[in-house]
Amino acid sequence: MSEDEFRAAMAAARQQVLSGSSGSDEEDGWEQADEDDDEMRRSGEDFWSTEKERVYLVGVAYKQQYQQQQQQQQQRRQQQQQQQSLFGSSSGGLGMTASSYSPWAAPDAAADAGDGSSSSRSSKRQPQVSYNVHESLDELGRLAETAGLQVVGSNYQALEAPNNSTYIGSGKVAEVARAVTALKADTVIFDDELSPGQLRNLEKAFSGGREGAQVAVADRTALILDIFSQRARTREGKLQVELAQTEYQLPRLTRMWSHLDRVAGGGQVKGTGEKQIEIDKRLLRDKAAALRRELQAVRTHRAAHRTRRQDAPIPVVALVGYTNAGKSTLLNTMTDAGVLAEDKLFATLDPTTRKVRLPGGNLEVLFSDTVGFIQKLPTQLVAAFRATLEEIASASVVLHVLDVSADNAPAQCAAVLQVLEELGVQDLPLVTAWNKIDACPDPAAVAALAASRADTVAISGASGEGLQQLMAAVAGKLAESMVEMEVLLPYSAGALLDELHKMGKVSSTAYTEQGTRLTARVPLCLVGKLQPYCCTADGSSTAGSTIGSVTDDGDNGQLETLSEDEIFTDYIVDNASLEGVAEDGYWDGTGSEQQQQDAGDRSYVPRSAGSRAGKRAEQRRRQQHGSSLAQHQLPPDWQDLIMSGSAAGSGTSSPVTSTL
Ligand SMILES: Nc1nc2c(ncn2[C@@H]2O[C@H](COP(=O)(O)OP(=O)(O)OP(=O)(O)O)[C@@H](O)[C@H]2O)c(=O)[nH]1
Ligand SMILES: [Mg+2]
Repeated sequence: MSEDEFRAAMAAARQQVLSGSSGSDEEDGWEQADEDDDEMRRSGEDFWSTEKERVYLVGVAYKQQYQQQQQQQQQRRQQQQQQQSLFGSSSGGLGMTASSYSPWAAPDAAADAGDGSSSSRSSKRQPQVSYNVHESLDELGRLAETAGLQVVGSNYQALEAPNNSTYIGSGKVAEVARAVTALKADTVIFDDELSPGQLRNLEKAFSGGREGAQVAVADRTALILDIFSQRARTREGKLQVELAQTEYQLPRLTRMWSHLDRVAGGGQVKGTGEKQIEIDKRLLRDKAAALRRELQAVRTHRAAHRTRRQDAPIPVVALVGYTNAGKSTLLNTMTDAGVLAEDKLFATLDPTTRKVRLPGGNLEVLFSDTVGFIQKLPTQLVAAFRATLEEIASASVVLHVLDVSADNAPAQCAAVLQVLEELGVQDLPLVTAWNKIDACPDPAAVAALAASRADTVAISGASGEGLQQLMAAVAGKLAESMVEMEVLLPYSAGALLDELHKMGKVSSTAYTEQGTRLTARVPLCLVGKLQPYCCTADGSSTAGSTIGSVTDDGDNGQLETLSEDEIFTDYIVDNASLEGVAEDGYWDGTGSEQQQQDAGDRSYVPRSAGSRAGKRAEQRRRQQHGSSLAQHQLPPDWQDLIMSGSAAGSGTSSPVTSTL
């Protein structure tokens, strides 16, 4: 048997385990070891010639009752966590903390245990679209491969609730232990976060109850943290991931040290001496504090080297989406950005920004590629996402790239929309790009369905198909979010006048003694710059005071007065000393490829992004423009729709929207 044949046999065996298990809802049925499967596993024993660490995956499909309890606990936990900040003052930025995104941390409730659902981001406003246990395990396998591990098998159990001491039931533990021995697995990875006690008990069980476990046990969180630590490129990114890992390790120290007694005098003189675990916890806490300090220093240093890009504020379009949806490929096709795009989860970690000229005008925008989202994203990683989160919150338009060729596209879509909601950016103007239509069975049907939905464009980021329509949709959204201003520009401000013509839509121009008086709709990023030249109805300047003539057209023509602090103004760019970087912070065509990459990698941060008042005002203002997230949701029966081709004839009253 060749290695390929063996892999195929293993895949078949795995499939058999999964499909065989899914046929029954009876607890006893799940507890039974499947002799045939063990036989299949043993058949490949001659082929252990790889150096990669061998991992075995275990998932759980929760049943109804547990889901409801989880939801209640989740709500309670969220309320508690809103009052605490895991990362203390280092969170800064938008005032968002890890705990603000706590829903990412816990195993999500499943919609329907009957279909083996393992998780979902359930919300009253959203359909119950979830990852089932098979999809979740497949994804865990892809994560393992991304981390450089070799998946040798998987298994799952349907449970009402996880077992407190071993997560899965004792019968299933024994079954997994047999498979682990047969497959010579080094590590067992669970698809949810395990408690320290569960980790310890499972390691013992899989290593024949011996201390000093030879079979390691890990969970999804540890795996994702490991991938991030392998892939983080910038100093800030590395520090953030290290901090997240430290926070993850802290409560799990008991696992490593429970067998040790007191050190130095411990145990002999009662009440004196410090338990080893206490020492280690203190060391880890000190390490976390040092990491926070270092992070702060890196950020302060970076801030000190920034130059405000006063001369060319540019609207930002934030590319968001599930990991592997094709965000980087799309950016590369649009801009020759040269961003790493590969068929791996979390290929991109550090934000990359590139300039794009939209069609039908001179408007230039910055497209910002970001780290992908994933279901059950660990809380600890929110810190690592911070730079990206800031990019999204300060964007003029959010562009959601969705892989519609994926079997679980509805679940991916739901996961991303849920994260956007958790980030509080649901009111930003949103355009959805249904990507990879070339890989769909019936691309024409998918394109027709996209055309019937608001703010949705079907594209292939790889081939470039649909990109013109996508750019037009983005330009349309930007135009919708513009605000109307009346300004009196002195003749000396010719450059600003040019910019206004370039980026805004001028509706009236009059030449006066003091300068050019214009009424125009301008993008948000230009508002702050024009603010000193705002004029009131009688023509007097409002410079230095509130912005009396910024009209929020989202309020149906009502005049909204915003303080200077409440307005998102210009963008700031790191002024790293790079060869080949022009004055305005862009690559000027010289320098190495890496320098070109670095020039584009520097992040743009809205000056008043930290202002809560500014954020509130921004949300108020954008509320009218923003798309309802529910409109962008895919229905659970998406695959049937596109496979049957019925989508093409669905017209404006598509079956998709009617199911929402
Ligand atoms: N068939 C097809 N494949 C695509 C398309 N766009 C991207 N891909 C493939 O999808 C995989 C992931 O693409 P990326 O651009 O790296 O995805 P990403 O969203 O940036 O992923 P992360 O950085 O991991 O979050 C790659 O193998 C791409 O070649 C498309 O339009 N059609
Ligand atoms: Mg990417």
